[in-house]
This record gives sequence, structure tokens and C-alpha cells, in this order.
Amino acid sequence: MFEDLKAIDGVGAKTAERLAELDDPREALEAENVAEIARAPGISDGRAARIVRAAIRHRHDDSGEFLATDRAEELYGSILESLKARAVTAYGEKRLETFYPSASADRIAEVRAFTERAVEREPSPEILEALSGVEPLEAPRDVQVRDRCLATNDAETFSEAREAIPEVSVELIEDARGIADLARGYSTVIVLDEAFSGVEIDGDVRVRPDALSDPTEIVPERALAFFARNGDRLRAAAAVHRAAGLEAPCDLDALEGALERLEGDGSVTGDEQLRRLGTAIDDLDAAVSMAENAANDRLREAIEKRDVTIEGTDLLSLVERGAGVDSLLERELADEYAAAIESARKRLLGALELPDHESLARGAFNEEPTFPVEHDERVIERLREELIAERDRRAARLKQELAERLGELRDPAEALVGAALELDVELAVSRFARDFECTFPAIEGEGIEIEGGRSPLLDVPFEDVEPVDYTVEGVSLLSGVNSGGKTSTLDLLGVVVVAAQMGLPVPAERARVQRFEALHYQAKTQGTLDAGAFEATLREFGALVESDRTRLVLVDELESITEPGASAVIVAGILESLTESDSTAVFVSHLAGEIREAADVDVTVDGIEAIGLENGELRVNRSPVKNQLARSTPELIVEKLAENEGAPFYSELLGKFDAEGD
Ligand SMILES: Nc1ncnc2c1ncn2[C@@H]1O[C@H](COP(=O)(O)OP(=O)(O)OP(=O)(O)O)[C@@H](O)[C@H]1O
Repeated sequence: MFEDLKAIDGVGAKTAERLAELDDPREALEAENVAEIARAPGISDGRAARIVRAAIRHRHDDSGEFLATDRAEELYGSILESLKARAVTAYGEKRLETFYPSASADRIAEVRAFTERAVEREPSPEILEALSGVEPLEAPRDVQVRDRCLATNDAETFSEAREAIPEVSVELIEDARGIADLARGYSTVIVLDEAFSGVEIDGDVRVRPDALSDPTEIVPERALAFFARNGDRLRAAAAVHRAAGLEAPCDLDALEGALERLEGDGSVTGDEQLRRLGTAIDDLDAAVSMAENAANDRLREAIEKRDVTIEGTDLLSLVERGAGVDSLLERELADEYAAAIESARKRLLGALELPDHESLARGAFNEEPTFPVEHDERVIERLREELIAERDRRAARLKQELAERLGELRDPAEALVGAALELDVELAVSRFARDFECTFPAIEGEGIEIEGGRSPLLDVPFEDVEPVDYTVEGVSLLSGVNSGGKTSTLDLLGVVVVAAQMGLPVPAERARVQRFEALHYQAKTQGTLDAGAFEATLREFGALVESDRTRLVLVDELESITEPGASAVIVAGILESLTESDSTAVFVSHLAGEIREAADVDVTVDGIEAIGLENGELRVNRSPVKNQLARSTPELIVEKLAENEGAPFYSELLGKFDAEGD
């Protein structure tokens, strides 16, 4: 299928090129995957939906000319809007745009298989709420890793590596010296050539000829960035699965647990040791000076409290030796000094919370008595380096582990979101079916049969719409009182046929429709047409009666296009020609009687009748009565007056109506 993308209607060379940027555009078109098509550069969501629709038509060899007039398009437009209004996700809305009324039995059956399953779905507020967070998964923004590089001395491996792992820099080297140079600039160098194994080079140099086959190990950042970017969508998709009781493609707890450990920037959280190391590094200087100050306060207090007694000879010998206060301290206050140092060490260790680094940290305060107590900055620097190295090692290991866990969830994640989005489309159909109390129509036979049909296009709340029964086959005229519901009946016929041929259930208790090749719905024109427009309309009908396609022709008050006398003749002529075709046609007209007279063939005239007048308002039977020319509103009023007033004038008037009706 779709070998040449340009074979699809509306796909030119430029669009084909854009589609070719996708991993597998043909597969995406086959799967009707609007979201994937919309990922092609420069293709908007709306355009993607149109391309997919054109691809479906192409697949079914479907002309796409079903909607033959503006009004027919409008009916489709309102059904589509009704469906889209019931989707939660933007994706769902676009996907619904791929539903269109088709003349192809295969296409209708294909969608019916989907919609029949869909209407079984129970839409619940929890599912709809969860769906609001679902969107198609996105590729993360470019990930760049700067502390690692790949190295090779082979040109082919070089380009393979750039292709496979674009996140890191790939360097072409000549010999071990080249690797050594790289090791000075990067914390890790991954050499891709077996030939260098065993070569001794300073720094973190790993010879890994198989590295390209496991990118997750080299750049765990890739998987992490993907999940970090899509975390919210995945959580929402998981919630949808739970709320809807869908079978998930992976263990949802495991997915959520792994996501829990991932920060928005792709780093790993929730590791106590990593947190401690980070805090220790940040607070090291402050902790050291706090420990130092505390030790000094303690020592000062001890010195202040002490009376130092020293014998004169001792003092003399000390002074003669040039000894300072330190030696005095050492001699006289050794215990106090030791206690102060010990408390400084304890404070520092307490602040760092890192037992593994205890012995080095203790060395920050040495045993040499001095006053004031001073830390050894070289020890602190070493400690800092150790802590940073350990933190980086640990962070890298955690990333690696999490990336491995998440890497396995990459495909299931895609399936999880795909299923949630598909459910949105199903639920939109299900809600449409429930809101308009739809049933699946039989698509067979000639003409249309509707029982209890209710047009969702009416200007009254749906629960107040009165059900209509109507069966048409061949060519009929539909007469009826003013505002009786003639236009609404045409709309109902149109909506039922369009929805049925979209593969949807229809708003009726029961329905059967013929599979038509086209819907030609001519809406009522506002006022008479000028000569040019009149000619154009006639030409349209000329083309229509000549075509041999099986059509549903709905025409609303065509007489309004010109003078009543001429109109009746024209409509009669059109009806005659249509009678010879395989079309089903309903012409709404106030001139039904005149048209029937003018026509050379037998034309069925159905009527929407007033049952009577109630408080000055007509009560109407909305279901057209077969073979019954409806009485007009004036006739009804005259009849009422004749009955109630008894004056002969009214009875005579009524007699004239009766004579005309015969
Ligand atoms: N099945 C129905 N249930 C409830 N209300 C209806 C129904 N059909 C029609 N109506 C009401 O009657 C109004 C007039 O309907 P519609 O325009 O279809 O009548 P019409 O016979 O085509 O009128 P006109 O003679 O003016 O062309 C609608 O706007 C709607 O309010």
C-alpha cells in the first residue's frame, strides 16, 4: 500500500518529502495514526488528519465525492463537531476527523467494527478526568552529554557512531596518544576499537567495541530524557487504564515507581546517600567553620576558667628555650585541647552524616595544639574531591540503573498512551451514541426507513425533540403546514444517512438505509434568485438528473427560486427525470399539489399534518403521513371557524378548499 506517497490525494512532492522524514510513514498511514503523521516537519494536526483521510479513501478506492452540496457538507460538519465535542484530547479530536461518509461498503464496515465496540465503553467522570492529561508522547529536546566521548580510528565506525549515539561527541583518533589527549578533556572516553584494548592510559578510558549496540549504557540520559519529558502523560495514561479497567501493556506500579524517581531535568531523585553527599558538598565549608568556632569557644572557656600555676624555674626554662604559649598549652591544657578537638570532629562528622568518610574528616582537625584551633584546609580539599567523585559515581550508577528499568518500558509506554488515546476516540463515539440515543442502522435495500428518529440539529433541547417515523423510496414530495417540521425531516434523513455511511450509529430507535453514492441536499434559498443564479441552479439539477449514481436527493422548497407557476413545472420536470434514475429523492414543497398535477408520472405526496389548533397554536404530527397531501394552515383555520362560528361564509370557503384538494 502507499508505495508512492504522492498517489494520495493532496500529497504533493513537498509533503511526500516531509512525510518521508518519519520512521515509517506508510505504516503510520495504514494505522490511521494522525499523531504520528503530525510529527512530520511542517505538517499541522489538521493537515495530518486530512492526509490520513485521503489515504483511507485511496485504500478503499473511494471517490470522496459523497457530500455533493454545501448543505450536505454542513450536515457532516455538525455530526463531526458533535463527535469532537465529546473527545477529551486534542488527538482524539483530530482522529475523529478521519471519519467521513463513504460510499465504500468496506470502509463503512471497517469503521462499524470500531464503533460497535466503542459504544460498549462506559464513559465515567474518572476516565474523562484522567484523559485530560493524555497527549501523544514526544521526543525529548536534544540531549547533549558533554562529559563523555566516543573515540575510534576507523572512518566507518565514526559515522556509525555519530548516527547511533548523536548525544555525545565522536572523535576520530590516530593512536593511543589521541586517546590520552581526549582523556584529559573528558571524564570518560569510550574507545570503540578492539585494537586499543590493554593500552594503559590515565583516566577513565574504556575499550568497548560493542558500545553502539547498547546506547542506554553509554547514554542513559536518552531514556531518562524521554521519560522525564513524557512523565505526566504517562502517569495520566496509567490513570486512564486504571479508571477504565483496561489491560495495561506493562506493570503500572513499576512504571509509576520508576517515574517517581525521575526529576523533570532527567536526574534521579529519592536516593538518600546521593542526597547526603550533595548536602555535604554544599555545606562543607560552613560545617568546618562551625565546628572550628565551637571548638574555640569551648577552649577559650576552659582557658578562662583555669588558673595555670607554673613554677618559676619551669617558666624560666620555657622562656629560655623560646617556647611560646603553644607549648604551655600542650603542657598544661592537653586534656582541654584534646576535648575541644574531639568536639570539633564530632560536630563536623555530625553535620556531614557520612560515616564512610569519617577518618579523612577527622584529620581536618589535627592533634597539634594551637590556639585558636584551626582546620587543615588541604584535608578539607581532599575530602571535597572525594565527596564529589563519590557523588558523581553514584549519580551515574543510579542513572544507569533507572535508564535500564525505563528502557524496558519504552515500547509499553508507547502502547499505553496509544491505548488511552484510542479510548478517548471510542468514548467520544460512545457518548455521542448515548447522548442522542442512537442505534446501528441496517445498511441494505432501497431508500430509507426511520422509526423514532430525532434530529440532533434541531433548535430545541434534544429531550424535547419529538420522534419521527418516515420511510421513503423512489421520489416523493413532502408537503406540510408551516413550521410543521419539513426542513427538520430533510435534516433527519440527511443526518441518518451521513452518520450511517460514516460507520456511526444513528439517532433513531430503528433505521435502515440504502448505501448511497452521494448526498445531494439543496437547502432552501432565501427569496427568488436572479436570472444568473437561477440558471446555475437549473444546470446543477441538469447534471444531477443525468448522472447515474445512486443518490439521496433532498431538496427544500425549490419553488422559492422563481415564480410559483414556473417553479411547479420545473420541479415536476426534475422529479420526472429522477424517477427514471436509481435515486431516492424527497422534495419539500408548498406546491406539492400543483407539482403533482404538472408531472407526467405518479409522484408520492406525503404530508406533515396539523392535528388541530390549540390556543392559537398548531399541534402537529411530526411524522409525515404517506400518500397524504397535508392541509395548509389557512385551511385549518377556516375549518375551525366553520365548525365553531356556524356562519355559511366559512363553510363555503371550506368547500372551496375541499374541491381543490380533490
Ligand atoms: N421533531 C420535532 N420535535 C420538536 N420540535 C420540532 C420538530 N420538528 C420541528 N420542530 C420545531 O418546529 C420548528 C420548525 O421546523 P421546520 O423549520 O423543520 O418546519 P418547516 O415545516 O420546514 O417550516 P416552513 O414551512 O417554515 O418551511 C423547528 O424550528 C422546531 O422548533
